[in-house]
Amino acid sequence: MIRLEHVALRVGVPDASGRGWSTRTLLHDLHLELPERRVAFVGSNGSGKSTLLRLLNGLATPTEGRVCVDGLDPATDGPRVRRHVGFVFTDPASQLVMPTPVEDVELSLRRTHRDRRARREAALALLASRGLADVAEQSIYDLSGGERQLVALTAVLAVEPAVLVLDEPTTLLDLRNRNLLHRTLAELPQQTVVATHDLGLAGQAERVLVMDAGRIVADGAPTETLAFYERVMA
Ligand SMILES: Nc1ncnc2c1ncn2[C@@H]1O[C@H](COP(=O)(O)OP(=O)(O)OP(=O)(O)O)[C@@H](O)[C@H]1O
Repeated sequence: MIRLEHVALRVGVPDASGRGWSTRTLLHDLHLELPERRVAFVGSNGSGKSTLLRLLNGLATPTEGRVCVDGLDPATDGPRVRRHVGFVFTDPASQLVMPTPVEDVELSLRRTHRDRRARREAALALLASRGLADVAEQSIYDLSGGERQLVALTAVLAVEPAVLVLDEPTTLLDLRNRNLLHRTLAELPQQTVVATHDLGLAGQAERVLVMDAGRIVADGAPTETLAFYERVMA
């Protein structure tokens, strides 16, 4: 289970004069337990969704309070947390490091598949299972944004993380690939936590939390929270 215990996150920002610094609070005293398998965060631009997600695998550290993911503290258990929590970024280019999709997925499989040939076969099979067989050996730079996003997801899932965190995963996807991603996420066995402006994706969650200015302003079943979001925040 994911738990945030009175978590606050403050950063130093240049003040209006440009000569000094002031403190800005990005997250305010968040106290949450997230046992649900499908959790979604929605909220306006800059409301703090990505910042909150980044706490879950140690990419950001709270200035107050504590985060706990299945008993691990991302602030102190860095490497274990990063194996436990897979993170899919909005921009797949920031996480695809190898020249081709198959090599990127192979990189994820290096711990579980020592034999090179078996590793390549497994990587190709995983890509094929996501409809990416035809682009498996193509240059990463020649893929469309949507294809890159699906490759990034495949590479993260290849590590078999217990928790999958996705930051706006459908931004680059066309309708077909968006629907494919919705179906893919719905079928995953692991806990998924997503931040999204795609209300169709949020609607698939068991629990939706609405963020505003670093606070949770609504929390519950998707029908009520998304109705609140569209009524009050749009
Ligand atoms: N390291 C930082 N220093 C200063 N401000 C930051 C830092 N990181 C994030 N912010 C600010 O915190 C706010 C929340 O950012 P965040 O990326 O979490 O929002 P978001 O809800 O994910 O927005 P979007 O929907 O646009 O992706 C933004 O105003 C951003 O500029």
